[in-house]
Amino acid sequence: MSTNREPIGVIGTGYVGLVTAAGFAELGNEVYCVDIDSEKIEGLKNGQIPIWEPGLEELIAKHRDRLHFSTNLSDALEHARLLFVAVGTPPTYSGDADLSAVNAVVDAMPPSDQHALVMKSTVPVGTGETIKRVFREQGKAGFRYVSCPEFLKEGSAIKDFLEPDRVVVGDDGDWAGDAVVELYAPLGAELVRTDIKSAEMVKLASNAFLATKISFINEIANVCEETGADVVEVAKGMGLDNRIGPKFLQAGIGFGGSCFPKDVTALKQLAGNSGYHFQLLNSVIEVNELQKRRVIAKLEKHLGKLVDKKIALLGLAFKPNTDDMREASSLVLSSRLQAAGAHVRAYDPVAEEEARKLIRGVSFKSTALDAIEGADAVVLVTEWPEFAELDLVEVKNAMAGDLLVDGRNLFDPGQVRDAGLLYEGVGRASSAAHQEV
Ligand SMILES: NC(=O)c1ccc[n+]([C@@H]2O[C@H](COP(=O)([O-])OP(=O)(O)OC[C@H]3O[C@@H](n4cnc5c(N)ncnc54)[C@H](O)[C@@H]3O)[C@@H](O)[C@H]2O)c1
Ligand SMILES: O=c1ccn([C@@H]2O[C@H](COP(=O)(O)OP(=O)(O)O[C@H]3O[C@H](CO)[C@@H](O)[C@H](O)[C@H]3O)[C@@H](O)[C@H]2O)c(=O)[nH]1
Repeated sequence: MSTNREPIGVIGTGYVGLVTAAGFAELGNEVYCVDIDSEKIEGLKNGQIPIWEPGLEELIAKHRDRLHFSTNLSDALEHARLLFVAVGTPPTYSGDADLSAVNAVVDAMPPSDQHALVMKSTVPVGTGETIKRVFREQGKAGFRYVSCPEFLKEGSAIKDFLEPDRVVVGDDGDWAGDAVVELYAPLGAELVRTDIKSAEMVKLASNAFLATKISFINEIANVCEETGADVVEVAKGMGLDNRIGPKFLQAGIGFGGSCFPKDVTALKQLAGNSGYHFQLLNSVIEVNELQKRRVIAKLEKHLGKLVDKKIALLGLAFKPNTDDMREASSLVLSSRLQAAGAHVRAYDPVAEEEARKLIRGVSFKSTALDAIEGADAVVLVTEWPEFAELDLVEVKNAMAGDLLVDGRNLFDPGQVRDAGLLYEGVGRASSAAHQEV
């Protein structure tokens, strides 16, 4: 890669910060990473990666010489003119984005006409304008500002960084925007260079649209259950239309993660605060909440009251290939099951440590079969590839009961039934009442 690449700063070493840092190091940049979490920074200096993301540890190790970690902002300011901001923007109680970490970064900047903040964090439309005003009020009018939203997905974050569908740069047409465009140029991605507000909206609208697609297919799945159609077939038939596309049409037990739930709510709030009632997003959120709870009804349909029933959860993370438990469907499910009197045991290949921080009263097991042993029902929550490899006859023999609720439509219903199990998917022909008639 180019040896003539400028050093950059990255503020915040969570998912986005570390992937951005490792990604730019791969492109040849020196990267100065800053975080207020001194424990995290100490760990990173010793090669300890605080998140589980395929390929990240290796990439950071590969570029150890180019990656610098510090709790001191001045280290980044001294070496880099572009400071990528990747701090958290979690939801507040009202659902608005909490911008306190972003504001702390803005306040910590010194007056300068040689630096720019490059916003990777997902922020409400208008945040860039506000920050520029604050800079002016604080006597830092020379500080430049660029919006450069991040679209990576957890589990495939490195690939998403290095092979993005597009790079969006929202700026005022100054040196900072040019420098960001140049930084991303080697990736050869489609570039959308626009104004700051539009760039901010691209991010929120993209997440809201994808979440809408998921809630839509989940509602189609629910109607499939009533009518005897199979949502997997329906999604295939729909997805082959180029205008629709096959992605994000997997019906399941709802979307989770650190982004969709919070960003959909944040866009709804943003619209409301601006005087527009975003009706569609209310439904997207409500459908998602109800979708997680439909598992309980499916269990009750076969088991009756769940008091003292042993339920095994396979997978806890909000999706495979991550240990992220933020807004995972397993959180709602495990608490609803326990409220109904069930005994819950669970297994996840990597998320147990994170799950233990958030889930109480669940018995964590070290293999899928340990969790399944003696269970009245098994619920597939997260479609980790290893679950697709399970020997279904072995599963049946290990269970006390015979019900498999496939929350992600991972299994072939015919194979499950051939193993002597009862199958309940999401919107699958075999789970419809009609099948039994
Ligand atoms: N996680 C994703 O997949 C993803 C993808 C795209 C966009 N985003 C957005 O990117 C942002 C970051 O998300 P994340 O998941 O990486 O967050 P995270 O919570 O994993 O990490 C945030 C980091 O910022 C640090 N931090 C907080 N305040 C700071 C300060 N003042 N100075 C320096 N460091 C500070 C925290 O200690 C933490 O390490 C959010 O706005 C999120 O919506 C996330
Ligand atoms: O067809 C689908 C696709 C996804 N999901 C669920 O949707 C959630 C989110 O999945 P995914 O989008 O793959 O993961 P994230 O890492 O949360 O990535 C989303 O959120 C990021 C943060 O903003 C964005 O950068 C990404 O572009 C956007 O895909 C998960 O619970 C999935 O199980 C479904 O139920 N059905």
